Amino acid sequence: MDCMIKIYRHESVLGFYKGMSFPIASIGMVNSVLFGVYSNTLQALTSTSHQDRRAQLPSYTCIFIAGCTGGFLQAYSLAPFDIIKVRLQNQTESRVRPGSPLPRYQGPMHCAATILREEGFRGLFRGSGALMLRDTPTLGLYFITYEGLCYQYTPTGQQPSSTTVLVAGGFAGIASWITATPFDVIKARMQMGGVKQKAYKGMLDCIVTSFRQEGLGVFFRGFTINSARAFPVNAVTFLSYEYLLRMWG
Ligand SMILES: C[N+](C)(C)CCCC[C@H](N)C(=O)O
Repeated sequence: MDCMIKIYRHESVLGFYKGMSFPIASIGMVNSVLFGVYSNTLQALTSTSHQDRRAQLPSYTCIFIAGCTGGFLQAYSLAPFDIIKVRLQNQTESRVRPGSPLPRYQGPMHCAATILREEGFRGLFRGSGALMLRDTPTLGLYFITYEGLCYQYTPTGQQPSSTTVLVAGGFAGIASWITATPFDVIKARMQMGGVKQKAYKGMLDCIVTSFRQEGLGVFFRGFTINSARAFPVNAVTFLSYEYLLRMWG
């Protein structure tokens, strides 16, 4: 609440939408990598189509491997867009008034160009190791939760109802965000390395420094807001996925 009030006072309602244009433009592509790789890997592992898998749930190991593969590849397609979002969101100066100095990054394209100029191409992938660790196992868990709940609450052989898909998708989102939060904190700190504070020597240095300075609680920053956001976002994501597969599958 304190964070919300301060953002509103300092940056007005626009502060809540900071850094959103790139994520909105890229989310379709990033999700199609995740869901496309997941579905195709599962198909390759089990030789069954999406429809067949409704009658007989593949093993949780296969679902986990397919989810992790999707998560791994998603992390690398997300990395350059995500670092721009994080850099812009961390730029907390009030909106520019005449005479005040320009912010370091003046928008997403300017931010991308500045990172490329100052930190090189690899700069766009700063923190991508932590992003990969955040997304690989937790997206395995994401699909296990989703498929498991759908299977549990759907009569054999039938398609899950929209309500089942919404609830299973929502819980899948919560399960994966709860487990992803510690690495989400590290990822964001690595991505900000060199901008506001000294750059970390590596992921381990970031984990140890953060723990020493702020204690164990640091790894759960943003936990409540991440989980609250996860339910509606992932309920709608899975409903769209199921509908699109039924229409075109
Ligand atoms: C793995 N981790 C929990 C980090 C992300 C899960 C991605 C699901 C969805 N795009 C979302 O933004 O909630």
